[in-house]
Amino acid sequence: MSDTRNDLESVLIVGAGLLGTSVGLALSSAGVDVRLRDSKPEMLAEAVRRGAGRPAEPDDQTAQLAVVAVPPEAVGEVVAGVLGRSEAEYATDVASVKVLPGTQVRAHAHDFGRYVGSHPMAGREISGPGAALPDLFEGRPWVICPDEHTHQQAVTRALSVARMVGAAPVTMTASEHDAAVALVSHVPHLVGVLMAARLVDAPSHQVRLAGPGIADVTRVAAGDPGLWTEILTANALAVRSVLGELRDDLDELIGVLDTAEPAQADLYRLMRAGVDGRSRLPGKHGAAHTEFATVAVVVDDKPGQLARLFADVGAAGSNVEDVRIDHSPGQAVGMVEIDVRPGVDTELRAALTARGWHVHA
Ligand SMILES: NC(=O)C1=CN([C@@H]2O[C@H](COP(=O)(O)OP(=O)(O)OC[C@H]3O[C@@H](n4cnc5c(N)ncnc54)[C@H](O)[C@@H]3O)[C@@H](O)[C@H]2O)C=CC1
Ligand SMILES: O=C(O)C(=O)Cc1ccc(O)cc1
Repeated sequence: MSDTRNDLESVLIVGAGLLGTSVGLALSSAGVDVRLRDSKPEMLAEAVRRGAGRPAEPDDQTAQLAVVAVPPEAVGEVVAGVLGRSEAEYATDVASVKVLPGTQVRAHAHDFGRYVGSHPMAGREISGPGAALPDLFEGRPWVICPDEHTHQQAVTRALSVARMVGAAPVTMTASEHDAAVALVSHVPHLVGVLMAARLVDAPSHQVRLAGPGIADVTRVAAGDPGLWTEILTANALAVRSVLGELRDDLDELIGVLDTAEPAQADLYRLMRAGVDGRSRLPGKHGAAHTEFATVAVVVDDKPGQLARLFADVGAAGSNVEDVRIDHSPGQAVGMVEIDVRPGVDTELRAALTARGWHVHA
């Protein structure tokens, strides 16, 4: 057994959906013996077909760690079962809330010190093994929440999984975690949902005008409503607290707009707070947020165009920091926005124009 090393040799993953299969793909490619289990045979079969591991067998030796990737309310029972049957020496879970699973594990498992809660801050709006990505966790924070009962070895093994899938481990208490994700994940999800729900009954001549702005703001609203109902129920208090502050902001904004002549200084202050708040978001690989310069290129909607564009960007010696593609409704062209370091954009614009691209000024 490799207790003195960081790397794991055997992992049992329970719940072969988006998260479980993504962990399985990353660990399998690192040479770990990954055993998979799911209550739905078709999910298990798809995860195995994608190369995330092999089906767990009753006569498997005890795994070094179980990674439980089932919906939050199911975590306690599953962890207790896995530890109780000695299917794994230690267990962690990946649920989006941490107080609830910890409470449930303590209620169900007599040796709950072998469990440590964790949460990779990476996901997608689509579920299931088909949506899994081996690099989903690359550069993302992976929160680990030990308490006074947690065995050090449980923490060490959870840290190993996080590192082996390319994530950056962060340690905090379960309550600190739940308060943090209320602000950076759960309320943003609700804001996206509420905004998207405004579209349900909107007349189509309005919806037809929608562009990347509303698409960005509502992206997360496509997430699994059942999973999010569980997440929000489990984190109701912390979410309620952020929502109360947001309601105060909305009331203030409405108050400003309600006046016969809205005070521009008040509106400016609110907009400015948005710019300041956004600049606090971590940038690429968790580094400080950087303002990039954007080069917008019109691209014909036909095969090979993007490959040619990126080859030309590379030939111009520019490193692409980020990229967005926007398709114009009803037109056979798209707009590719390429983010580069400030200062590089002028040269890149000139180089692409010289190679025949239609570049926005
Ligand atoms: N979707 C996301 O973006 C993120 C989700 N998470 C957390 O990861 C966990 C899994 O979420 P997803 O992978 O998105 O869901 P998913 O729906 O893609 O996968 C969950 C899988 O668990 C299986 N399952 C459910 N109960 C089970 C049980 N008792 N025993 C065995 N298998 C069972 C389901 O059949 C399904 O295949 C959740 O706790 C969620 O909060 C964490 C980070 C991001
Ligand atoms: O897409 C995003 O920005 C997310 O925030 C995805 C996400 C969803 C749920 C989680 O528990 C963690 C991450």
